[in-house]
Amino acid sequence: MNTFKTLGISDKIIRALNEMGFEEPTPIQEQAIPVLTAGRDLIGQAQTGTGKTAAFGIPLFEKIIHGPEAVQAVVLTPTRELAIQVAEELNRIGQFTEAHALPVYGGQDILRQIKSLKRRPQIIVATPGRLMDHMERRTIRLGDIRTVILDEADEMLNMGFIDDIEKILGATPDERQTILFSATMPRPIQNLARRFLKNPALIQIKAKELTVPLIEQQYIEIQDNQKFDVLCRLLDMQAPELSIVFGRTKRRVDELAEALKKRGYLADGIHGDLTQGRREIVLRQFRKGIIDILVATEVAARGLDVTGVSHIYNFDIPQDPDSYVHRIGRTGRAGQAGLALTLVSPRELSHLRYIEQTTKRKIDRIPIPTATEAVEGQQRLAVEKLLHQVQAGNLDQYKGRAKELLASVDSVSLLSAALKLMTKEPDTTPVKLLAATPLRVRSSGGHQRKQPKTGYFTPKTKSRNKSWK
Ligand SMILES: Nc1ncnc2c1ncn2[C@@H]1O[C@H](COP(=O)(O)OP(=O)(O)OP(=O)(O)O)[C@@H](O)[C@H]1O
Ligand SMILES: [Mg+2]
Repeated sequence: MNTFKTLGISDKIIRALNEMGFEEPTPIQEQAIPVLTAGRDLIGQAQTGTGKTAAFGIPLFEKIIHGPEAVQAVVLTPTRELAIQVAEELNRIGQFTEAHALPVYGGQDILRQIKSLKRRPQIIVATPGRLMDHMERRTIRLGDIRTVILDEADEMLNMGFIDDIEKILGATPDERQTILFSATMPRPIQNLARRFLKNPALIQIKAKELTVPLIEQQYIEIQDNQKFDVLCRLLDMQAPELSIVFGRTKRRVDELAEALKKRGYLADGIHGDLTQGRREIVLRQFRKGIIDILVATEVAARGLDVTGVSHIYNFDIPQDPDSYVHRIGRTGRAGQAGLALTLVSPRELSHLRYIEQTTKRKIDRIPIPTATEAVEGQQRLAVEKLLHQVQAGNLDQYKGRAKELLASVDSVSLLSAALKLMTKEPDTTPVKLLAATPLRVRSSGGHQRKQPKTGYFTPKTKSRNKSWK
């Protein structure tokens, strides 16, 4: 088994990786790093949350020359939040080197970006549209680019960025190294690769399933108008550390976030119609746990890495299997466990089956939780908290008062009252959600086909490193 050292990583970077808590390379890192340091083009596919960012990020810093202070590498990402996150991860990896990465994305003051560009970042992490703006203004020149990385390339194609990507690649030198990374590899990516990559290595760390085994997957069959009450029950019973609730449309996300807030949950919504400032505030609050439920459209499905996300709720079933894989991949990251639960209306059941077939993983049906079960779940949590506190001790300050109380009230009533106070009783504040817009399957999705053609590469390379989950 390789270590970062045997992969030839320099000490400055190993020191940073140690600080980040990376002890050994993940399988995709182990296989991609040697190929990338050798300068080859690469198509890399590995399950969600398995460290693809560092797989391209580590070799990037190894290759940066500190001579001409020009932009030497560009990473393209489909969303602004991902640009920010990837730049942060790169800057952690490169913290002891001379090089740094700058995120450049739409919705942020362009003059401020131009000012940051004066600090001469060697790596730019950008959304395609904003990078094009800078190219037109000549505030970013791509003439010295040696490496281009397309993270989540298929999503950039879905979003209609193909022309921008072509122009960006066209503005970079032909000798550049081009790298493509995603958890899923639908067919249009193969076409893109054929056109822009030179004799690429294909590395796929693919287990039998597209999704990470550590993510438990369940669904509940339910009518649309019952979904919200059931979501609240699930949240009460399961008490996720952090959770993401995915809705189909922006309007749906707004309504859901409002409805959850009305019932006393610490929730907020994120989608593409909010101002960039607002999007960043919401995400920051979620990362800090100031809110613990993030209600989101597809904008949060790709690449987002937030520690502590224990539950994913698909309030609406995703459009296609890829979207499902990426959405639920926001949990179960870096070896952590997670639960993904999808609410499915009877009409959408065939679509769920199609997702199962494509991801090669059964999604378990669970019954609709009853209101009584929700209350029981809550009580169980209160008891757990109480017992935990008993174990933790440090109760001397309270014992005198407890004895006084026990002299006048019987112990069962007393404890019941304490539990009642600690239990979040179901909140039935009436809320109104408009009916869901019906599921529209992309024409290329093909879920009507009997034998779905998935368009995925067949796996050639199996994970060699079983110790990294
Ligand atoms: N070698 C490692 N050891 C421990 N943790 C790691 C290692 N490499 C990456 N991580 C951590 O694992 C998490 C997931 O990594 P990353 O975001 O790169 O996943 P990904 O494969 O790009 O997932 P996605 O397909 O969802 O974009 C991050 O928090 C990252 O810091
Ligand atoms: Mg990623």
